[in-house]
Amino acid sequence: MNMQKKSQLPLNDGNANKKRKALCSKETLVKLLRWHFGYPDFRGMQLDAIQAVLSGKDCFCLMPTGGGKSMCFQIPALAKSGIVLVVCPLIALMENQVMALKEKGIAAEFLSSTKTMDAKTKIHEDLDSGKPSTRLLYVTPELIATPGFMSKLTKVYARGLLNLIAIDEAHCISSWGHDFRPSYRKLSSLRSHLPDVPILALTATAVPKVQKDVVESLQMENPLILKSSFNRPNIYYEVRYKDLLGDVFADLSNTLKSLGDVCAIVYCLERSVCDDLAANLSQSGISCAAYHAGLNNKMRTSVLDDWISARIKVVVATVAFGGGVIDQAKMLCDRAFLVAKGRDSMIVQQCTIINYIFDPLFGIDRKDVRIVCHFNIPKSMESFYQESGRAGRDQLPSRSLLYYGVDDRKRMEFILRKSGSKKLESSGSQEESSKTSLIAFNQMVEYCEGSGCRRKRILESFGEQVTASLCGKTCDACRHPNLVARYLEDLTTACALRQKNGSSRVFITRNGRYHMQNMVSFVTLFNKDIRYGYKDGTLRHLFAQGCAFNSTDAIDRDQLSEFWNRDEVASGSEEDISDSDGNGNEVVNNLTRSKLQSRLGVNEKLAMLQQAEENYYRNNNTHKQSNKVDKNAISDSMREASRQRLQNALKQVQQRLENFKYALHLSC
Ligand SMILES: Nc1ncnc2c1ncn2[C@@H]1O[C@H](COP(=O)(O)OP(=O)(O)OP(=O)(O)O)[C@@H](O)[C@H]1O
Repeated sequence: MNMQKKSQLPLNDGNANKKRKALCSKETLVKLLRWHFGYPDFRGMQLDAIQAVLSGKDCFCLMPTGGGKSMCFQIPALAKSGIVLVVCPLIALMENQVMALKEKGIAAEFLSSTKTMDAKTKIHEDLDSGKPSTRLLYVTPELIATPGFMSKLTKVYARGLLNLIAIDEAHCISSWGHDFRPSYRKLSSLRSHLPDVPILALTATAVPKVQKDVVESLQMENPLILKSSFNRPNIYYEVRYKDLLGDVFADLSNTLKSLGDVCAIVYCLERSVCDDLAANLSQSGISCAAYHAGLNNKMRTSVLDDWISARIKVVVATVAFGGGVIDQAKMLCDRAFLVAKGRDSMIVQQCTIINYIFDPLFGIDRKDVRIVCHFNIPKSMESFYQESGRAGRDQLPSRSLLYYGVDDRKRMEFILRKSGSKKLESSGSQEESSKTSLIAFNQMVEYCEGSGCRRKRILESFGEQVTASLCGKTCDACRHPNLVARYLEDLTTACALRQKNGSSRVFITRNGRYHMQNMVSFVTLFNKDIRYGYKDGTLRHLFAQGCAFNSTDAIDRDQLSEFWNRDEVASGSEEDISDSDGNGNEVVNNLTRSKLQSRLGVNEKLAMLQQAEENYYRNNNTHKQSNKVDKNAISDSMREASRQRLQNALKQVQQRLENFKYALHLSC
């Protein structure tokens, strides 16, 4: 490891009481900051937190993502001889931080099961010595709960060598925190065993209940409460409405392209969408890869590695919602692998296990992410804030773009209700848990469906009072209020129409194609299905998902029927290509058969598509001659779009095959 040896600043000699005042002076602390970290000055409330704990006070410190929380305990560790104990939720994170500190010549260690017996013995010997060289000792809450380690700490404390206990990601203590971790609760014993040691609780979770819970659980005494604003002035917030966009994928792709060669993250809810998006973006010429727990270890590590080192620009990640233990373990392997490879400078020093569940990219310190896109609505404002907060950690102008769809909203509500009912089995508090999640989610829906300032909504959800001028037109609602108001009106109309027309999706473009008098306009949507848009704003599906394109998945009729609007079929709408003369169904049947029996080439599938289309027009032609030119135009664009779609799908399959070969090769 590249250990950069740096001498200590001669600031202390162990007589802390005498020198306390001097140690707490801004001048001294800034000197330490510059000497060890090379930063010119403290950020936000760092100095207040550092001075509080150095003067023996408890402190609760709320700072946004990337705010520089670690510095609040790292500087105190350098200001005084003795030990600062850091409680950290994740071994990989501890490794990360310790490695970064060691590279700066700072004596930091961590204790975990991953250490060899020899290494552990050395650390314990150092702790037992009257003058330990270790300045920062990172441990997990589980270790603190063991009687053996607590008795060791008590001895260090008795010798007056324990200066501070820092609880990183302190919201894990609270069941109101989005990533509650039961073992954190046991930290309540710290105060009774080590009564005079100041406690510093650090978190980026701003829910007031969490703060109260943390302060009470840790038995903090009259703590200094420091709350930084959660405002991220360098991020421009925007929402786009899937139900009003003709082709969400094209919109995303064009947006990314328009930004040029910049680093980006796209979050989505499901692995399959993640894979599809990544494949399609790649085909559109965007340097991009998928990242989720469904990939094997080496693939994921290699994707992360490529992204961190800027070999790929865009990473499409799942928010791994509901990811199981195995998923988390896989993610942790990646992190350990990267840490082992010594990519420390590129990896952030902090992360929580639960954030792997919600945000697999949490802890990856790419400061220059210029845009974070949410392809699906996140489950809460907190998640959204964390994820969108990956943008612009270098403080330069960046963007958060959320694609909101009514279907997505319904799906998320369903998931949250489901996860509530799962918790019932274990905790008996289904209703409570489900309600809390749904309330939290509702804030997110309001963020999307509300017309007011987005920034204000984010900050108010964290309990911040916000002036009207704060945003300064750095969100779409403030910059283009009329446009956003019109979208929201359109969305309401679209929803009403959908309700009226059963399950049909409504297609309304921003340029008003919804009002076109053409009977049929063709649209392709990203999600592997082809749909016809109608003058009444409804869409009918011609092909079921995967039926025409995916040559590997088995498909059955039930799966197909999910993508047809049965009500419309029953009503026998004369405009329904799927129903009017059976051609639509016939095509589907043919394609399904062809899928099961033999794999047709693109040209044959296109021929079928065209045949169905021509039959449709022939049968409905008599009274619509006047529209012929329009229809021909539509027909051409339809053919072209279908051709494109099929070719893309084939490429996608090829890419998957390549991926599979690569995975096979690696596992061999
Ligand atoms: N005073 C400072 N001046 C400049 N950079 C700083 C300062 N303090 C911390 N930083 C840098 O800011 C980055 C974020 O710091 P840190 O990882 O401690 O943030 P955090 O609040 O823990 O964020 P997260 O919750 O996302 O992990 C780090 O690269 C750190 O070195």
